[in-house]
Amino acid sequence: MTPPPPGIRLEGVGLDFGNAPLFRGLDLLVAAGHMTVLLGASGVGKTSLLRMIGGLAAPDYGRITADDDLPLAGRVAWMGQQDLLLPWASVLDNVTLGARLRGERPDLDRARHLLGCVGLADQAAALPAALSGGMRQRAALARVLYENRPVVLMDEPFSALDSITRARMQDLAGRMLAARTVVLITHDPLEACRLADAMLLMAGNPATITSLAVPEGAAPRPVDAPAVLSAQASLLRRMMQ
Ligand SMILES: Nc1ncnc2c1ncn2[C@@H]1O[C@H](COP(=O)(O)OP(=O)(O)OP(=O)(O)O)[C@@H](O)[C@H]1O
Repeated sequence: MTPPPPGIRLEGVGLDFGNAPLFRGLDLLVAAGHMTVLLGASGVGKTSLLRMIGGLAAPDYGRITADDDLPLAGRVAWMGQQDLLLPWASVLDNVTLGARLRGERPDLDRARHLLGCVGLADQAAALPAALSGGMRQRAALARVLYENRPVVLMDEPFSALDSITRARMQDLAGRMLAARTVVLITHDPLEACRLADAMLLMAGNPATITSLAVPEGAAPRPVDAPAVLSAQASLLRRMMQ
């Protein structure tokens, strides 16, 4: 039986760049099996925090641990702002890259199925250079879904997509990542209101984190649900303050 995904504890987490603290003393529990959406102005420190949760950088202060007290390493899938597709490998080989690096036999049927889900069924043999920015981002999404990890960290995963494709990919990610521990950074209030089980706003210098109310209903919420639209408006107003 697959163990449940862990929550993630941040205790007294701080990071400095040069002499200036980016944030200090952050305490937070990222809920297990939920989609936590992290919002905040550009440069406030969202990516830096996500990198530390993913083990890509170490905090200067405090600690980040899984709430089941097992190591987080090996349980995290990462989708950064850059798609990090290998330029010399086909889209299909990029999706199965993790498996091949681990010396596993890639599950090509599953990879092709995921490429179909992100609308890239016909691009499996293409090289990344032949794809548009949005198609590359969808290939990166297929790769992160292929990894099938209990913890998924995504930094503006849909930023390059047109609004229709973005809504479709939000639905896909909301469905396929349900019951995993996900932290997703976005600048898009509608995306936050559609996908969040928990919503966090990072603001200030040094930055602090405030928990915001999420709209009623299970995610992914419909784009036109009245609760989503009114929460989106309030959130935008709040972010503009
Ligand atoms: N390696 C680094 N060395 C020095 N400063 C850095 C480094 N990485 C990030 N910073 C600075 O830390 C601050 C926060 O950067 P970060 O990328 O975490 O912000 P962000 O909230 O994710 O921004 P955005 O929404 O634009 O992606 C910025 O002022 C950035 O210049």
